[in-house]
Amino acid sequence: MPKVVKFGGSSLASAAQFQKAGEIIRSEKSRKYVVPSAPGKQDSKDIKITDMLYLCYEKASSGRDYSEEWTFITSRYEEIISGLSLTLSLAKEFEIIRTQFEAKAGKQYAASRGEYLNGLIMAAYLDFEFVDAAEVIFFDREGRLDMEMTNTMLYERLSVLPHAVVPGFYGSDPNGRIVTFSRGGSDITGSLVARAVHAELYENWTDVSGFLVTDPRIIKDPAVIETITYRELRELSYMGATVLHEDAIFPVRSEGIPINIRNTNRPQDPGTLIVEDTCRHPRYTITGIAGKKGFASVTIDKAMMNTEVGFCRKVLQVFEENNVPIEHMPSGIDTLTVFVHQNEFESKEQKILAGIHRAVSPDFIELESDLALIAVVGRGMRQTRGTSGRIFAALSHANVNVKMIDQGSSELNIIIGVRCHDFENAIRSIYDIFVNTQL
Ligand SMILES: Nc1ncnc2c1ncn2[C@@H]1O[C@H](COP(=O)(O)OP(=O)(O)O)[C@@H](O)[C@H]1O
Ligand SMILES: N[C@@H](CC(=O)OP(=O)(O)O)C(=O)O
Repeated sequence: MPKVVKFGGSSLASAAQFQKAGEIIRSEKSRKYVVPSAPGKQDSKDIKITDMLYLCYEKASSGRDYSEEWTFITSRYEEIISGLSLTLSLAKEFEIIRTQFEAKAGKQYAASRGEYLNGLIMAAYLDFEFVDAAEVIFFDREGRLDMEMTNTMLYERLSVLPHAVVPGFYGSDPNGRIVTFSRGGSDITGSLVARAVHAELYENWTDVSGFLVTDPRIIKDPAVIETITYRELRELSYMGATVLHEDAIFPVRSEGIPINIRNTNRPQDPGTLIVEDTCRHPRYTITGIAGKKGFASVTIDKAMMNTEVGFCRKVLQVFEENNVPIEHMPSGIDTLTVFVHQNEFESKEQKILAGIHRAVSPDFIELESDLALIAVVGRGMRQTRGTSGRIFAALSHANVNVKMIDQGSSELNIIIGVRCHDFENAIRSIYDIFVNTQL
């Protein structure tokens, strides 16, 4: 059975990175289907080609001078081509793209060209067939992925090819217009390809040696998670662990295909295996910690609210009518708190407050902003008593004021609300108690 290998932007940012990817692909015959991203950052000060394409398109489509951005983009591809000593010329493609930019072909078309061009280079470098994602990945008129049509077309095209490169991140709609996934979406393409070809494994090659217990930008060299379940990963991805796009899990999950996160710069490392379920005990009580900033809370206080039938529904209806999604909703006897994304709530807050007053006549409502949510996730928590107690102890020791704690009914995760300015400190203290001291 074949393997599908997706290489992230950091793995394909230069000719040297392409060479590492090439060696990895050639070292195993089963690595038959390759999904490349657009060139990413070569160092922390660099700019991703995708970001530059958005910028370039904005200028080109509004009639401004875009030569600086254009040169940045084209010279990056030319450097890669000459660094790999390929005879390939992208001159024709560049000309088409330039014309399309000026003809206002759309932001999504613009962004997709990063993967398209990198795919052409990868196919030439490996001598694999190039399959344009616009011909095999389909979206409906509303921009939603058409999973069945995509699966059928991918299977039809790929099953007859010994090797192929399918660029990540985009597809097309019924009018033939290019549609992209949300940022980081090449991971989804990889997952769709893996599902369609019945891959034995979906390898996702990046710049870290697997899924780490927490964000390496907060903790230096965090421990690597050896094995994680799809459910645990989903919780962590949703809460901001960006290594894999949250929607990349569904296609492979439905086929029971494991995902292996690997490091292009350290191919000798085994990385993280993401599986349906496992008997293996996790190394620590918790599997991972992730979090996001930018939340606001609405606390509704009313004596005896718990006896009022329909109270929660009426409150939730106000948010629904204002089209504001709800993130969490912990409740007490006389209080109910609703967590929302601050940017989705701010412009509608007064309307929502008035709506809640009308709907449930609360004693008072309190708003708080600049909050962060942290998810502590782990299948091992179910068997271990006192996990929340340890989290509380760690946070109080670190002087972090806990605004909310909510244990999911699956006992797979505990969500903690803190102030934004306590976010990093809170993550460090939880990591410390479970991983460093292993109390
Ligand atoms: N829990 C985590 N484990 C690993 N990496 C994480 C985690 N949380 C955040 N990251 C960040 O995700 C990055 C990898 O994702 P991404 O930048 O999308 O890679 P790629 O360009 O290969 O697709 C890492 O470099 C790291 O900074
Ligand atoms: N290039 C796109 C899609 C993608 O998945 O990229 P990466 O694999 O580098 O996260 C982006 O930057 O969003």
